[in-house]
Amino acid sequence: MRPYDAFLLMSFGGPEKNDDVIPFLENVTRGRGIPRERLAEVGEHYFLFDGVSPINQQCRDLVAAIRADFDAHGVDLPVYWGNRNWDPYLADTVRQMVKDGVRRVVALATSAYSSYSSHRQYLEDIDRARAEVGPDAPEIDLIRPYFDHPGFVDALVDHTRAALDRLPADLRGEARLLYSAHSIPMAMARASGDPRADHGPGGAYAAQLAEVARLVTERLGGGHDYEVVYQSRSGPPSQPWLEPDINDRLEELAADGVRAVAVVPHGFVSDHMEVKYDLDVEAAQTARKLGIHLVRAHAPGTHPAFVAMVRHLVAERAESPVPRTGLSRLTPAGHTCGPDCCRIR
Ligand SMILES: CC1=C(CCC(=O)O)c2cc3nc(cc4[nH]c(cc5[nH]c(cc1n2)c(C)c5CCC(=O)O)c(CCC(=O)O)c4C)C(CCC(=O)O)=C3C
Ligand SMILES: [Fe+2]
Repeated sequence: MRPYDAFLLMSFGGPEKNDDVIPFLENVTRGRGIPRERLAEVGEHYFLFDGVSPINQQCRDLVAAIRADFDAHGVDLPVYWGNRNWDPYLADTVRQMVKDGVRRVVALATSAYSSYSSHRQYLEDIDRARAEVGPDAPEIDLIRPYFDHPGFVDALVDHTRAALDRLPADLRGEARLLYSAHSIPMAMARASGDPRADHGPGGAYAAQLAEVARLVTERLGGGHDYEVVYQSRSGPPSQPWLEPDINDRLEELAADGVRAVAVVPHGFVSDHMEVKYDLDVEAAQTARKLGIHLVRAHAPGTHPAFVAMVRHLVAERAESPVPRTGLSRLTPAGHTCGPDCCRIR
């Protein structure tokens, strides 16, 4: 796939044993002003699972699936993997690429939306890793936010249908769809995407999340009521973040007589810790207390449509800075960001 000679999967990283939990959290939150209590609390989420975040194994599975898909379609690119916050660190992967003679890399982040946390920070970490490795480091082109790609949307549609099938038959038709994404500070949300576009108070991030919720719900048929909710808020209470929180919303929905909910983690790419704890433990407990039947759809993970999307986006990125395959009504996110895109001012 010219002009590239390697593919890179770039992810968040996570600990895989108890002793790694605190050093991992220190890496994630360095210089970010997260209260100590929040860190201790999040540490407990990981300890509940013996310090093992599912995200690294999910990346290994995705790497294997991408390799198999590339092989099956004659895409002759080696597949590398590097993380922002834990081993294998991106800089180590870039060092390995230098040893292997790699010159030009096309990269996909395990994050589908525009915002500082979900896009700009990946670009910054690429720059940092390349600077650390030095002048021999390959060029690395990051693929655009791909929220509106049919491969991402179709994977969510399939997984949501499977989740609805797990509800009691008599409640399925009336189930409310709650599309859940990571909350971010309002200032970060407002600054997400291209600063010249007006995406409303939640910026491109919230607009893209709303668009994917609409696209998935439409494709399901069935006329389900749906809305976007947020999870995993951190930071001081004085700072505004995107709302409503999923647990608060469940309380209100129960009061309104809603009896069944399907949660779709459309803000995420795999069922990592933010999904396993904040949804499967915390939101599930809230729903149980309220007498709501809650099922949770899987994130895209290694769904074949999502894996094939990676190959299509590699080709798209190789050919042009302009994305061509997108379902949304929004201005598509370009492959190359302006200097102010997703930058908090
Ligand atoms: C938008 C977004 C995504 C989705 C896009 C993407 O996937 O990239 C995401 C993913 C993830 N977030 C993760 C973990 C954490 N995020 C934290 C903190 C924060 N996340 C933020 C945003 C996001 N986060 C923000 C604005 C903060 C506040 C601090 C800051 O401004 O940076 C903290 C610190 C403790 C806390 O504050 O909760 C942890 C431990 C893991 C790994 C899970 C695992 O181990 O399986 C994953 C995939
Ligand atoms: Fe996060």
